[in-house]
Amino acid sequence: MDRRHYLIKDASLELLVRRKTKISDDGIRGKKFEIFCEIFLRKRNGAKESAEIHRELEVPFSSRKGWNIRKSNEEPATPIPSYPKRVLFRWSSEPAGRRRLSYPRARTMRGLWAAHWRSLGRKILHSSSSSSSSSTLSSNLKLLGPNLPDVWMMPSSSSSAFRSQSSANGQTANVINGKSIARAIREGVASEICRMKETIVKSPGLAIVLVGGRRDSQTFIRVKLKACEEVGITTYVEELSEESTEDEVLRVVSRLNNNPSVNGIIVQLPLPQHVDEERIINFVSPEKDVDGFHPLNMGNLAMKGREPLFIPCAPKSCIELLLRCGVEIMGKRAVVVGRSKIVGLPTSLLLQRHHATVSTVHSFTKNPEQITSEADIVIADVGIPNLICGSWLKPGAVVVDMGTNQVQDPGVDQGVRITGDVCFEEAIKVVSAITPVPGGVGPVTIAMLLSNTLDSAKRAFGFI
Ligand SMILES: NC(=O)C1=CN([C@@H]2O[C@H](COP(=O)(O)OP(=O)(O)OC[C@H]3O[C@@H](n4cnc5c(N)ncnc54)[C@H](OP(=O)(O)O)[C@@H]3O)[C@@H](O)[C@H]2O)C=CC1
Ligand SMILES: Nc1nc(=O)c2c([nH]1)NC[C@@H]1CN(c3ccc(C(=O)N[C@@H](CCC(=O)O)C(=O)O)cc3)C=[N+]21
Repeated sequence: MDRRHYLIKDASLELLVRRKTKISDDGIRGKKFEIFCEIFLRKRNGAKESAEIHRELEVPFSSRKGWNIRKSNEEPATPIPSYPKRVLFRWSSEPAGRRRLSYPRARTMRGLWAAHWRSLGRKILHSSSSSSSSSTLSSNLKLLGPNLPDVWMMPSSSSSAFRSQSSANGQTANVINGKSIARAIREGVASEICRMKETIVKSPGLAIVLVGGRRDSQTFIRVKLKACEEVGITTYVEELSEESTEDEVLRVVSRLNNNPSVNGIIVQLPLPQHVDEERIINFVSPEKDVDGFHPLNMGNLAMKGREPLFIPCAPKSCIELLLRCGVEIMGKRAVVVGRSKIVGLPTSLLLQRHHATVSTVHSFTKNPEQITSEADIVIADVGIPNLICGSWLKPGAVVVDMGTNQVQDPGVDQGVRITGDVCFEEAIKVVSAITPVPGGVGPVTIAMLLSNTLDSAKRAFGFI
């Protein structure tokens, strides 16, 4: 075994690793490393425990950008030379019996140093708490690369990602709780923004451009503004009339591009017919493109070995839901129904990054039912209520329903309710897990927008 050591470093994680397999000069992708480190924990009963972490880790990208690997001659006798005594980690146990950790906010330390240790602890513990069957899960988390927030956290012990629902035939499917996952992400974002305010007296800013007065767009924007306010993101809303010209919209975007207080820009879609959507999206600065729709970001998402600055929020939340629920993606057959640029296409690209075998179903696909019924993972992004029914699904499949469709229902307040693309009542009898609508992907999409905005601000302010 080669005994040289490497220092793997990303924004907040430094690990000394011993190279296990031979590394050729052409890169480190796919190579296995052994990680040695020591971390100190305090159990719930107050007892301290020092855990040695010795794991194998497969580096997913050849990119040195995300990982920043350099050679180190240091022997990892005590890989972490000192530890902050006040960072506290609690043990909690999962219903499945697997140990999981939850992390109370360390209030006793402040500033960059505390954050460094907190996130180091989180990442290491996260990896170490995965059982062997979920080892791919932790390496998959890293696949999302530097765009992932520091605030990546396991759900708190009180919130459950699943609610089981039994059908008449006794089959039990897990209903994935997007709300609780979103809450955990929002809490993480909020605490990072607090740290940012405390340390550099700055906070992230998000601008939303709305052209015209579509009711659904106004509703979505209200939800986004409320979420921003809750976590401490400053918002700027630019409302333009339905009749605005393309140049007027471009002028607003240009002003926002040049405003240093604005770290993220969203142009709410769809735009009125006479405005060229592509031209507007192209004009948003890629560094502020928190939607991830700019061709530079989308192109980098599509190309192996490249890193987009932002990953679109809904696709990112789809992967997040799968990972948080322990669904293995690598090697699985995934079908994405829909290929739109804001959801379907980037979801397919992300699933490929996670090494799923991905098929796309669209409006010209012949026999879509046959294709979906062979899939382990089905993602619906069509915009047609109840298109995907029970017979389209393989028993035990996992379904993520991204559809958000308004349907008339005289039985509810205001006569309209939201439903997905999947016939939930039928699917629940067949699948092993499913996201509901509402309460599935939607809230996590909003949480991802907050997280992308935070990432953008961190990059702009050079805040680690
Ligand atoms: N939960 C969330 O966070 C988000 C949810 N959404 C929701 O996702 C849904 C889709 O939105 P969006 O992607 O913008 O919609 P688009 O209309 O842009 O795309 C719909 C896609 O579905 C395909 N399609 C249409 N009919 C069929 C069919 N009968 N069989 C198979 N495929 C079909 C289309 O194929 P083709 O390419 O051939 O036209 C197209 O690729 C909506 O309900 C929207 O509200 C959107 C954004 C975020
Ligand atoms: N530039 C741009 N970026 C977008 O990300 C974008 C867009 N334009 N145009 C419209 C679509 C749609 N979209 C949703 C976001 C959240 C929910 C969401 O929170 N849904 C809740 C229900 C909300 C309700 O009740 O109305 C849920 O599923 O539980 C849904 C859909 C983002 N989009």
